[in-house]
Parts: sequence; structure tokens; C-alpha cells
Amino acid sequence: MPSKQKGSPDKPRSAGPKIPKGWPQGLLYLHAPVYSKKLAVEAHNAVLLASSDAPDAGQRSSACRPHTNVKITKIISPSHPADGQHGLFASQPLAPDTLILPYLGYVHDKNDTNPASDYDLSLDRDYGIGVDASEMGNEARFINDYRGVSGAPNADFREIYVDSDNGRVEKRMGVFVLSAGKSGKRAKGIAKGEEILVSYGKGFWTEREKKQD
Ligand SMILES: C[S@@+](CC[C@H](N)C(=O)[O-])C[C@H]1O[C@@H](n2cnc3c(N)ncnc32)[C@H](O)[C@@H]1O
Repeated sequence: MPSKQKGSPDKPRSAGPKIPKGWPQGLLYLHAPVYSKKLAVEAHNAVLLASSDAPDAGQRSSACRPHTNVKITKIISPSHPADGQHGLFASQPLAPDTLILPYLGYVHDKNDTNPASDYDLSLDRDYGIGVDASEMGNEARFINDYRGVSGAPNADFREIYVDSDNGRVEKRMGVFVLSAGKSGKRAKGIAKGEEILVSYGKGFWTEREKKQD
């Protein structure tokens, strides 16, 4: 992992001017991904695309910040499996299929993985690229898994493409409100005050059990 930036021990650290309320001290708040210097060239090119190789501009998302549509909240509820930790909650109604926010962190491949991280989201399976938000990231790192909290997730991860400052197009993961569904049962989307919950996938929990054994 990259070395930590120096900063006041009393203030949360940030790579930009704005930090959301509830952001923990000692963690770097990001407005854009940080790329590992050890990324293989092919891996680098798979996530930082030439404009001509990226999907149409219509399918691209603009870099959105700050994320006033969500709120980092400490969970104080003995029945919640992440009691005492934090979760991410909607601060306004969120319609089906809308992008809530990107999942930002340290973009790395297998040359530079933190096996102990619980915040490492896959970005490109072919090249083994992940986005690790254990030491740096944005509000999305606080999204919990739905298991034990709700009957089903209300959000999912989807690829997004964002125009970056260097003329390239970044492939990122975005957190989206789940679609309404064929029967329209999720047509209301996510209500204000509701916890945003995804599925980490069974693999996350089986790996975790293995680590604990
Ligand atoms: C990506 S973090 C989510 C944010 C975390 N709650 C926090 O405050 O930093 C993943 C960790 O959250 C906890 N977690 C998330 N969803 C959970 C769930 N459904 N049941 C138990 N623990 C959960 C686990 O400790 C897991 O390793």
C-alpha cells in the first residue's frame, strides 16, 4: 500500500478540500481513484482507456461530488450485525437505476494486494484489478451487506466510465439503486433514511470464514 500522507492528527485527511461529516480520522478521503504504481501496463490500460476505446459519452458518468445524497452513520442497534460500526444511509429519496456514488479507493492488481482488507471491490476480473478502500476512499466504503439487515439488497455495483483530467476515460465501479424489477416491486427505489445495502456475494463471507478458522 502507498505510504501515508502527513497531516494533523486531529483532522480527517483528504486529497481535496471537502470531507463528508462522519469521515474517520486517519483515513484519506478521495475525490478520484489512486492508482498503484505497481499496476501492470495491461491492467493500467484496462482501467484507464483512450477516449476512442471507451463507451459512448452517453453511457459515461460525470465525476459527482460531494455526495449530499448519502450520509455516513454510526449504527447503534444490537439487532444489526454491524452494530457499533458505520453504514451508509440515503439522505434523500433515490430512484431506481440512479447512480448513487462511485466506489473510490486504491486501484491495484495482484502485484499489490492487501489480503487482510475487507474493503476490496473487484473492478476487472480479467486483469485481477481491485479497488481497495481500507486506507483511502469515499463514502461508498461504508456500504454494508444486506445479510442479517434486510431481506434483500437495494443497491448494486455497476461499471461506469468517467472522463478524467488527463484526457483518458476511467473505468470505475458505481453504486446504483436497484432497478424497479419486472413486476415493479422496487419502483419506489430507496427512501430517505433507509440504509443502502448491497450483496457482497457469498464468496466474501466464505473467504472470511476461512480466515477466521
Ligand atoms: C466494506 S465494510 C462496510 C463498512 C463497515 N461497517 C465500517 O463501518 O467500516 C465491510 C465490513 O462491514 C461489516 N459488515 C458489513 N455488512 C455486514 C453484515 N451484513 N453482517 C455483518 N457484518 C457486516 C463487516 O465487518 C465487513 O467486514
